[in-house]
Amino acid sequence: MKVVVVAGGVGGARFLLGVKAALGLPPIGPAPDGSPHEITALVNTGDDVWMHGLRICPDLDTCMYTLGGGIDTARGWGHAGETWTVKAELAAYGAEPDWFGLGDKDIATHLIRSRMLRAGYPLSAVTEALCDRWKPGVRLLPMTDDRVETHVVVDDPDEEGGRKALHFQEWWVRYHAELPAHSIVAVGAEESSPAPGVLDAIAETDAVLLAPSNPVVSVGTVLSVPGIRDALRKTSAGVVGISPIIGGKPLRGMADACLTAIGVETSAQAVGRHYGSRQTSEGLLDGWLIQRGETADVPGVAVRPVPLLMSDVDATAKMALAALDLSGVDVD
Ligand SMILES: O=c1nc2n(C[C@H](O)[C@H](O)[C@H](O)CO)c3cc(O)ccc3cc-2c(=O)[nH]1
Repeated sequence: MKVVVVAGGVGGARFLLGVKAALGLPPIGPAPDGSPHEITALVNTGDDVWMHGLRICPDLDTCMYTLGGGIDTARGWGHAGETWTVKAELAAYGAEPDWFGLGDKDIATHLIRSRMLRAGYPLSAVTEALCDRWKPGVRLLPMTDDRVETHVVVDDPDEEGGRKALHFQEWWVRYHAELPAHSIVAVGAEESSPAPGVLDAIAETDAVLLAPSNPVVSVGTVLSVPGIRDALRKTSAGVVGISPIIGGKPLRGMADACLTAIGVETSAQAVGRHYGSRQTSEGLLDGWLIQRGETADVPGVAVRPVPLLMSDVDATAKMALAALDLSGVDVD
């Protein structure tokens, strides 16, 4: 069976562990040879950033480390057993930014990636090369090989017009998304195109799952790449989303701050309506999983309440199975 998962970072990576388990694959590490299943993750790259001369791809790395067994599970990002010597040395030089956690082991990933990008390899080829080591057991595709970076417009009294745009990482990491966001812009998205393999994966898949990632800066950014939304609307596969909002708030991260920025209420119903029904002119969804015990009226979309806490891989696998079932595939 072929499954495409639209994913961001931490939530997306955790969900992918469950999708692998749901298909009988080991959650961590490569799929067994000859496995009949193929999972392709379309990963957000809007969080990507150049820092200290290194290209950092948080969501791709979080998926790669999580599925390859290298993630620090407490943080949800970066390496397990990380040290911060280089970060301290950079700070000793007063090198900005000093608010971003660059771990020593993680820097090796960024050095390889930056060297390959500078040698002219596209991000998709770089990701494939890095995955040769980590063997995540799914195909990790960047949404695009082009440069797309999410920026957040916030108040700044010192600026003319009283506002300025911050790179998403600064807003997220330095300011903990506490600065009210007037707008969130995926800079470069309009000029970008889907990375090689993205549109084919969507056309050939048996099911599409929108991971419980941030609907604005993760799933939303993937959908902002021209061609991806249309491909999802056209595919013969069922498209099912998993609500990242439970009990009116996000499980982790600051999806509420992002949803507020785009004028969407922080609720499973509002996010489902934001993605929209595939029966409308713009919408994507055939199905929408919400937390057991909740209700959501999303016209034109089959809503199914199931336990949505990704408390462990088994719980997440059950969510993935429910999503696959709702998409219309029968998982043997
Ligand atoms: O909250 C933080 N998140 C950090 N993240 C996570 C990242 O900012 C977010 O997880 C994603 O961008 C949001 O999905 C990192 C991710 C990387 O791949 C590499 C380094 C970092 C560093 C931090 C950090 O210092 N603080």
